[in-house]
Amino acid sequence: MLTLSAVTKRYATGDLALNDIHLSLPRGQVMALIGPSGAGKSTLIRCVNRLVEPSGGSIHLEDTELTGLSSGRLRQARRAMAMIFQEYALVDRLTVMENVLSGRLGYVGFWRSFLRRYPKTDVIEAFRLLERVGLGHALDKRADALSGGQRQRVGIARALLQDPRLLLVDEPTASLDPKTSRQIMRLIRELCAERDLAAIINIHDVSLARQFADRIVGLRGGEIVFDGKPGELNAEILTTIYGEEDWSNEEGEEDADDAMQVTPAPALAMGGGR
Ligand SMILES: Nc1ncnc2c1ncn2[C@@H]1O[C@H](COP(=O)(O)OP(=O)(O)OP(=O)(O)O)[C@@H](O)[C@H]1O
Repeated sequence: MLTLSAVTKRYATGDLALNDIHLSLPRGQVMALIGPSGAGKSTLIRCVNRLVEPSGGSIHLEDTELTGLSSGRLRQARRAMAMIFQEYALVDRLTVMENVLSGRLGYVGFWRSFLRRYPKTDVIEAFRLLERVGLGHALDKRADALSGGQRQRVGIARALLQDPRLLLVDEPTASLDPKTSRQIMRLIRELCAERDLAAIINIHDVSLARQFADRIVGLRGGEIVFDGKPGELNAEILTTIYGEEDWSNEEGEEDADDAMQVTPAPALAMGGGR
């Protein structure tokens, strides 16, 4: 559903952040993007939604070639690609519900969202999603009254309200404790399975990547140096990606049960799924 062909990015500073990236992501696949600082992970996911303009190559989302789109058509294409951020990117003074509804901005237009006049169907779906991510009790709380894990759940619900086909996830657990990090990764994983969503997750934590992704891509110096299954990651490959280190704590079997467990969405009285 997503195909990158010969994508390069050279910043104005001269840094070659991506060099000849070829990558194809099928529907429903959860891909973790790992690699050392400066490898190009953030640049890659931002090239997909063109928050960063690629310098060369092409990117297709299903039948749409993204790199050549005008700003109007790009806005439309971006509806299909939702982003989840490390620092959540919530509006602190707004409620949980209002933050989630802002996920419909690309559909309802600026004035309607500014006046908070969202269609009833959007509000009902926002309720359903907040229930699903475990925040049904916190709709009216201000975003700045939430814990980090709760804030990320709001970010996830907002992304899903956009009704995307692809999730672009930038270090979703970087500010979270180990237990909350696992809960958030598990939630993203479950939601992708429930909705047949593809995801690219930029993540530093190799064991989380190993545990919750279907596929791992390792970047180094702007190039793909590994593309395979989590179980294939061994000390030699980790050395290729990150350089020499004692990798004995990072090796071992992934916890397949944990990674694959999918909880069905709670049935809600308010209506059918999307
Ligand atoms: N806005 C920018 N202007 C110039 N160079 C940039 C810019 N953003 C990133 N770079 C450079 O591009 C390269 C890749 O950076 P990028 O942030 O994509 O890496 P990363 O793998 O996401 O790193 P990290 O894990 O630290 O976030 C680095 O050399 C970085 O210095």
